[in-house]
Amino acid sequence: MRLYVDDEPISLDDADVREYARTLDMRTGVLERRVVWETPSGKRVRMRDQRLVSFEERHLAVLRLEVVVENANAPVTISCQLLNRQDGAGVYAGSPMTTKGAAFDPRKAERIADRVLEPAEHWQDGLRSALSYRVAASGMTVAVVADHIIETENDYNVRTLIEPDIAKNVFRVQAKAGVPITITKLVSYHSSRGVPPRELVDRCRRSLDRAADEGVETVFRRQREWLDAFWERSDVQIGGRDDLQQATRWCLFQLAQASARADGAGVPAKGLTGSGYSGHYFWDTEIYVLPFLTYTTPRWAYNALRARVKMLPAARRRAAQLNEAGALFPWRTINGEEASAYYAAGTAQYHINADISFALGKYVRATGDEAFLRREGADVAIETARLWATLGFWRGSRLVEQSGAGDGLQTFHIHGVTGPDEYTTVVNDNLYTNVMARYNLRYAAKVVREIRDSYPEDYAALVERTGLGSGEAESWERAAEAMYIPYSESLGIHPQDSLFLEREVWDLANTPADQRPLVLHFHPLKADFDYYDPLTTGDSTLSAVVQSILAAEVGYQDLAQKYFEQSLFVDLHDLHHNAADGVHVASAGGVWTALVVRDNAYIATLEDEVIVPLANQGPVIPGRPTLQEFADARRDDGTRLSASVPVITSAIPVIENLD
Ligand SMILES: OC[C@H]1O[C@H](O[C@H]2O[C@H](CO)[C@@H](O)[C@H](O)[C@H]2O)[C@H](O)[C@@H](O)[C@@H]1O
Repeated sequence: MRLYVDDEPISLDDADVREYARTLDMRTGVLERRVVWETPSGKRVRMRDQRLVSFEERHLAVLRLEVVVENANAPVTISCQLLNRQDGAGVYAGSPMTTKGAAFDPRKAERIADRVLEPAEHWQDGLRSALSYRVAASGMTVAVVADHIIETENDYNVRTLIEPDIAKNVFRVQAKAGVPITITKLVSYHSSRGVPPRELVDRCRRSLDRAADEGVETVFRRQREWLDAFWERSDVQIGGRDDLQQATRWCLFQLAQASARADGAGVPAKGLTGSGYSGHYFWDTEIYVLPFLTYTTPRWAYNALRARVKMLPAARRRAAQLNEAGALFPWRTINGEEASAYYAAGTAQYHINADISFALGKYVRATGDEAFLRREGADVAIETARLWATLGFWRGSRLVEQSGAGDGLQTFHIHGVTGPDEYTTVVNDNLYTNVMARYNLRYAAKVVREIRDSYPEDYAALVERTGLGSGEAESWERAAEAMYIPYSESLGIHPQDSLFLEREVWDLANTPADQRPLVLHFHPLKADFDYYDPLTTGDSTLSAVVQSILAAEVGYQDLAQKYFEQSLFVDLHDLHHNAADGVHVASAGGVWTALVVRDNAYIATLEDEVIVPLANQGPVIPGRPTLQEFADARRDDGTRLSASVPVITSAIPVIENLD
């Protein structure tokens, strides 16, 4: 919605702005801007615009602009537009192509030179405009329809324009001093993998008709009610530090925006806030976001997991392409097909399989939704376990003979993978991958056994769907028990992979005695933390939250605070200088995890108290364990749980095999 007074546009870059405030109200779900602008001829224009993207009506957005020229009569024009910025020409086009020679940044969405959206139906009917398209490459379809409502006692007329890439509803108002003008624009979007554009236009019309019947105020009221309920079950209250409190709520709000209406799709790394990573989903969803969803709104976690279930056919094809059994989920994707351009920092991150099974296990454990597991979740656990069984291999090992692990003769290894450290690609026996694969194998075996023993009909259906063979589950358990977990006796740490310590020599001679990693006086992970923390670049915003949790766990409160605040403010303070590409959703999820992790000693040092409703209000779902009760529970794969929430590290006792 563009505003002109005396045919001059308001351009905030050089306008004489006397008052300005932009507010995101996280209780009402409305973004509001208030501006007082003085035109070169001295006319004082007060404007307030509001934007709401409905949580409840997935296809609806409302924009409202109120304008009043306070001290004079003036011609005021408000031009409401729908623009195809991707393909539209001239002044309406989107941002220019990246300048030649600029370094390629895989986090930014690339701009496509050819036409992307082929126009389909477009029309104007009174103050209602419609544009629709078919995506040239994929055949997907999209439609947008907008309604416009004007309220004013001033005289006005309306001009409209409709073309394939633009629709305009232009309100020309003879504004009298002090007489307000309010324009409300209701917009509906629908998209599909292939439904004809005309059908989508009809869906948009229905969404708008319903909003018109109920009234715009109802849309605003419902948004508020929806958020009241969200905060009731999700808020974390921090006493004594308003800055931390506000930023925490901002993170939780981002998580809601990214996940609440993802419905059958995944949760993109940037949510819906920017074009960074082209809308792709990664392990961010399962490891960083699902803990929050599982414990606050299990339905959203379920939806995200179902999105993975729907990707199983593509994941099976991908595994077959790579000559492996089972399924391999894509490292980055939208529709289930692998979208990584670079194998080493993409597909080679096989750990995505285990990340998904891990999140599935946590979800079922916390919610008790075992019916989902039997209906379709088990297929994910089974197919991912199968991949590890063929990707990995058995090898003789003296170490294991001594420790008595496995069958006493051999260890199970996984070679040629990339772990979460994407700077050290395609390695052998990556610690994170092996630990997570071990979980995946055990969990799949446990699920199969439980269904086999207690639900014979479901078991028969599962065998039918997956071709599960007798003895398969037992073979996974054997591989899990013999999983090779890299460990350096001399340093007392877990090397990141089998050759990691050969990359750099530890300068023991110049390391003060109390800082030697061998000194394992405190926490079993302290030596690991001491070793890895200085080596961690923190280039990824996924790092700081994990470092914060671990620092607190091993006793470094200052570091815990530093890393926590880095995560909390990564976007609000634009600490990575790329907030314009979109919000770091995984970091926002990690902030919640850091706050609720049991006995987070740093959090405990905050002035007053941290209140996590879930922890204090009793079971999320009657009969299921609370966050606190998870503390001394046993893990899904039968071993002991060391922390209350499913964070990457503390929930997995990585040294378990060496005890
Ligand atoms: O920055 C370039 C790299 O971006 C991806 O990795 C990082 O972002 C992902 C999405 O948030 C996250 O899942 C991953 O852990 C981060 O390291 C991508 O996977 C890389 O291929 C790419 O080089």
